[in-house]
Amino acid sequence: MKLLVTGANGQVGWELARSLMPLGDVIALDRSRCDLSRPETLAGLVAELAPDVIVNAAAYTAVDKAEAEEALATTINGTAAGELARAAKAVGALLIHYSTDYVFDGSKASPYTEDDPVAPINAYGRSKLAGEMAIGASGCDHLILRTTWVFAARGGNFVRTMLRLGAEREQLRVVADQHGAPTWARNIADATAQVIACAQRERQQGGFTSGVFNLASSGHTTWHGFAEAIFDAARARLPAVGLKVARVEPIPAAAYPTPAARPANSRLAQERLRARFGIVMPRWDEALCRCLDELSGR
Ligand SMILES: NC(=O)C1=CN([C@@H]2O[C@H](COP(=O)(O)OP(=O)(O)OC[C@H]3O[C@@H](n4cnc5c(N)ncnc54)[C@H](OP(=O)(O)O)[C@@H]3O)[C@@H](O)[C@H]2O)C=CC1
Ligand SMILES: Cc1cn([C@H]2C[C@H](O)[C@@H](COP(=O)(O)OP(=O)(O)O[C@H]3O[C@@H](C)C(=O)[C@@H](O)[C@H]3O)O2)c(=O)[nH]c1=O
Repeated sequence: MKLLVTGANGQVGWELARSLMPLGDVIALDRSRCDLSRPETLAGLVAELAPDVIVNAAAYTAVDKAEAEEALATTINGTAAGELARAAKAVGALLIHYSTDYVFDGSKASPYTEDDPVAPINAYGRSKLAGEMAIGASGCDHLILRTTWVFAARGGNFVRTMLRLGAEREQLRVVADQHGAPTWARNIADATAQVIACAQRERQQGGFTSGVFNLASSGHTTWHGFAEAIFDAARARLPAVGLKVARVEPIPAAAYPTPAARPANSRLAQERLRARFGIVMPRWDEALCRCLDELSGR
């Protein structure tokens, strides 16, 4: 099986290169070799490589910056995703694409299912929804995996931001009224490999259907709970970070103004993923400890 991965230097893309290896030949392309801001180049690239599976891990993910760059975010997350989907259809490839909890407005009191109405409240969320819709309209075989609050030992993410700030300051203020499931990029990549193996079997046997699936850690917390867990785990595992932080003050989102609004509820129900692919994701706090172990070189 030939697998094409975009966004090879991202949190998820980086992990995919390893997780997908047992499935076949992985061609992992970074932005310099596959640029989603130039959607018109994608059909030719895909035709030339003729992959069996395309995993699109490239995205514009700068949530606040997207408010001022919505056109660029929409080109990368919307138009280019649609072009990849049309290219996948042309070569008969399966497209795996990642989306986000930020397609929802966060007003629901319980976890979101895949069929709940979407209503993004920021530019990034709108751009990701545009991608979902373009893929759906393409008619290619596809699976859209909606994930949440991604972290990893490398790249830009909340864990690395907290470790940096926690080494600089004695007190931090962190939002305590936004709820979600921090999800380790490695767990996403491993689950993606399972999903692809199962989907390719289904395609060969004629039982495949395209669709949207939630894919996030088990359990949930708030950004404040996540920050406290990061510091607790880091004190035991990463003494070299030299944490100064003594108090993490829980604050409402209204007390932490940002250019982009974030949903209050980012929780995603996992039943559909379990029913179709038999996947139960690890708990977020266990995944955090494993990720920090990796950072510490354990
Ligand atoms: N991060 C998160 O918290 C969440 C992410 N997601 C989704 O999961 C997927 C993977 O995200 P994640 O790995 O966390 O994101 P990252 O921001 O870690 O990685 C995104 C990658 O996309 C690349 N990229 C950006 N612009 C372009 C472009 N024009 N052409 C090609 N590549 C580009 C970046 O390249 P470079 O390294 O050169 O900057 C980067 O390597 C995305 O679809 C994202 O929307 C969903 C929910 C949460
Ligand atoms: C740095 C910091 C952030 N915060 C808050 C702001 C915000 O509400 C929350 C998280 O902020 P971040 O900017 O790190 O996270 P953000 O970029 O919003 O993360 C999102 O990224 C995109 C790509 C997704 O798809 C989402 O699932 C989600 O992971 O933490 C504090 O309260 N205190 C702080 O010191």
